[in-house]
Amino acid sequence: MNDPSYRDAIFTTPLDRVASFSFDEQVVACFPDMIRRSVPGYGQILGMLGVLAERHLRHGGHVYDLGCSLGAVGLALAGRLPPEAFSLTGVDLSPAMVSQARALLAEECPEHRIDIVEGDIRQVEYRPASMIVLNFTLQFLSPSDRDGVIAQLYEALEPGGVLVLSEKIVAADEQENAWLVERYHDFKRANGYSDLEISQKRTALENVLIPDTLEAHHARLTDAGFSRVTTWFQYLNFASMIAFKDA
Ligand SMILES: C[S@@+](CC[C@H](N)C(=O)[O-])C[C@H]1O[C@@H](n2cnc3c(N)ncnc32)[C@H](O)[C@@H]1O
Ligand SMILES: O=C(O)C(=O)C[C@]1(C(=O)O)C=C[C@@H](O)C=C1
Repeated sequence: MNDPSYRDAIFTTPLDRVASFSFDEQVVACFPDMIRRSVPGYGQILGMLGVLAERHLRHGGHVYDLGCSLGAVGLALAGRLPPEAFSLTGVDLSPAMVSQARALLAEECPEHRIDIVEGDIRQVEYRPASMIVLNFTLQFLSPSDRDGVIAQLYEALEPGGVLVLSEKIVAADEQENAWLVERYHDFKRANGYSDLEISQKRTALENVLIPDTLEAHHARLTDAGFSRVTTWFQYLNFASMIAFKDA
């Protein structure tokens, strides 16, 4: 079983060559600690996803959690809503994530109807859904695939459905962006990461995590057909948006 107290020490020692970041066994083993110390507002976003589901999810509706990692979104929803309120499919490409997520969810919320599927979110045949969550996943897709995925998700959503999209973002203004990135590195330092860890992780994420601007996200969602898009959360260079499909 994955031990949530396992500390992320992946980039603590100097590496001759920093390999590209991937969601392998090593990352899975320390993922809860890594994401909590690396994503400003991660816990608050998860907490609010339950509240958003209470408000916007049709009773008994289906939810997709795309790029579900260890199933944190499903766990957050199960913490607020009873089993009859929703069913959920989590999808993730990483076999190591999928097997840990299944074990964790079976232990934590066996009554809830949550399935974890190993697969690529670009290739899923989506069934109608009332709520779709992309919590820090779109950023890992090649930029040329992003419009297509969002268009697919718009089609899958029932009228009145919502898409929640959380992402690391980049600011179009160079000075603003530099300030946000510097303060983000301060945030990581305050959470116990060393300069070496911060710089090696940055190298590992190059060309793997490619952030868009908030404006690009809004434009993509609007172009796909969403009638309204609201940025409901931002903490430094991390943000979460909710997009509404007309009823
Ligand atoms: C930062 S993690 C997501 C965190 C998670 N949503 C949470 O809230 O804890 C990104 C996840 O997306 C998955 N992923 C990346 N590309 C994917 C794809 N094309 N299809 C499915 N999953 C993908 C990775 O394996 C990884 O587990
Ligand atoms: O550590 C960073 O620099 C990040 O961008 C954080 C981030 C993310 O945003 O997804 C990157 C990889 C890990 O999945 C956890 C968090």
